[in-house]
Amino acid sequence: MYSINNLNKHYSNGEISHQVLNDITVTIGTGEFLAILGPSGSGKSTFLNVLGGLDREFEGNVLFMGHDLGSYNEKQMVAFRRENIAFIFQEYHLLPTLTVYENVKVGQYLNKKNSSVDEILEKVGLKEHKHKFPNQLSGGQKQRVAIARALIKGPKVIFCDEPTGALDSSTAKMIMKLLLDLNKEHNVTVIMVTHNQELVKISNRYIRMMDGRILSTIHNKQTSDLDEIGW
Ligand SMILES: Nc1ncnc2c1ncn2[C@@H]1O[C@H](COP(=O)(O)OP(=O)(O)OP(=O)(O)O)[C@@H](O)[C@H]1O
Repeated sequence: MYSINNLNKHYSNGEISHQVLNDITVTIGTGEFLAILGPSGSGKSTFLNVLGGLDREFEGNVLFMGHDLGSYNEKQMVAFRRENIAFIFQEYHLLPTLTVYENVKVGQYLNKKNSSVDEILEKVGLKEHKHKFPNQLSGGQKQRVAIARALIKGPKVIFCDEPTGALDSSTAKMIMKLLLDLNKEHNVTVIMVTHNQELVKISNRYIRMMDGRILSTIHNKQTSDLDEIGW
């Protein structure tokens, strides 16, 4: 799905240049569940933003299904994101004045796919909450709305940046189960930044980053069940 070669990125502040991504070369397969770990400031979010087309300022090659993201202009990048990508963040980024149903419907407008909002809400277990507003929901319910809004686009890749960081352990497990099911049942590629070491056990592969570099890439020959991991 992704072929990344010699990806570099730096920020300049006057005379000082700060290398944030440092010669990253890696491939990511279709249908992978990939975890990315590393200390704060190691470049995880920046890496996600480049792959997801939110950040166009980089050097090197980032190929998505053979297409060079570096060659896209802003308009092509918007189309790329709409057709292929969904993001889920620790903060849910829901629109406060819209109901659950309407928040998910917004995702549908962004892409012309004809999925049913009700079906997606049923899938994430929110059907009976569809007329509520975000401030009437728990954190886990809000994250499920965010996932439903992502799903309705029918993305090929879901990027998750600490998707369960703000949730208690049992709610977090429910959210992870939803992401794992999507990955298995619909072959959606999931690329997830996390600080939770336990989550590497359920991932096909995990990457450790440090100072903008990939320190190690480990394949999980036998992934664990969600029920088997601690939190
Ligand atoms: N807009 C910016 N301008 C300058 N430096 C930036 C900018 N955005 C990020 N950085 C720097 O890039 C580095 C990598 O940041 P990034 O957010 O990718 O790290 P991270 O590994 O995701 O961290 P965390 O786990 O804390 O979210 C950090 O040193 C950060 O200060």
